[in-house]
Amino acid sequence: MATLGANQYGKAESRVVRIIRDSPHHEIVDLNVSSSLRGDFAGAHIDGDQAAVLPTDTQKNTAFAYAKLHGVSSPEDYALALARRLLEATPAAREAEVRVEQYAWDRLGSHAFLRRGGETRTCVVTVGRDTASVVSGFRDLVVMKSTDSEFKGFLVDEFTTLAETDDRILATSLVAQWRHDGLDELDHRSQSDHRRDWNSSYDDVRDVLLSTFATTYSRALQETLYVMGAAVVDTLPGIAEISFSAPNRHHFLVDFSGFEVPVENHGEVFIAADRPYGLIECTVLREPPA
Ligand SMILES: O=c1[nH]c(=O)c2[nH]c(=O)[nH]c2[nH]1
Repeated sequence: MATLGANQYGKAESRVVRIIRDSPHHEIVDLNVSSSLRGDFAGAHIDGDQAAVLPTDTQKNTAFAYAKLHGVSSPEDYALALARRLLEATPAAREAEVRVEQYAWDRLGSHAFLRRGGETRTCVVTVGRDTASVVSGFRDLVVMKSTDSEFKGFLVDEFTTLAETDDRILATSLVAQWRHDGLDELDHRSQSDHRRDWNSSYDDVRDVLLSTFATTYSRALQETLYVMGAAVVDTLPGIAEISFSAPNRHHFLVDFSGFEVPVENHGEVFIAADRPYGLIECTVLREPPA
């Protein structure tokens, strides 16, 4: 006869983003939270009886609510508070386990951040008998603005449900590739290009992109990419064009309105969705194409 062995259940990988915005100098906490309850849940497995089961949906809601109600001074402190709450709310549970992964962000400005870990630098060079082309770039440069981003005035049809917003999180994992010009024949023939410091050039492009992202109000990711690209081709003479591929990493304000206890959410707790995502791509050129 079949017997139920070890079992547990919970909600895995709630992407909890907490913005502390008491001053213009925002702080962000970015977590991946998983909870599991272990105890006497045989009824759910064997009899289809859910009476002892605190839904995983409730566990997820609690993870988001506690980011506001308890706060996240550290992942450990937050996880302890959440685990205690889940245990208290579920009499059949013997123990609650909460796992937290925290993503670190470095500050770019008062409300702009760069995910720590760093991008991957890339290049593609093509050398012909008389020509050489160099395309430099990176992928996975993850940036976020916690305010100074809106999206409104868009085309609406009978399937549109998106609400206009004056204040949202803007985040992307940027892929950029830029083409160098002025690689003249002399450089090509001499087999080396002593006048170019490719490492400084890379740092210059990266610095211009990040500072422009941090300081420019965004009316759409499309506009932000264009302004970032324009800053590169307008200020760095060796760069003829730059192309971007930017997934819009959507952050949705968590709706706490259905709770029995009132919990306010003034742009403080977001769910970071991984898919689907908007994908915004564009090229910015110094000169109009010939
Ligand atoms: O910056 C944005 N551009 C869009 O085209 C778009 N579409 C959407 O749903 N959200 C956004 N955000």
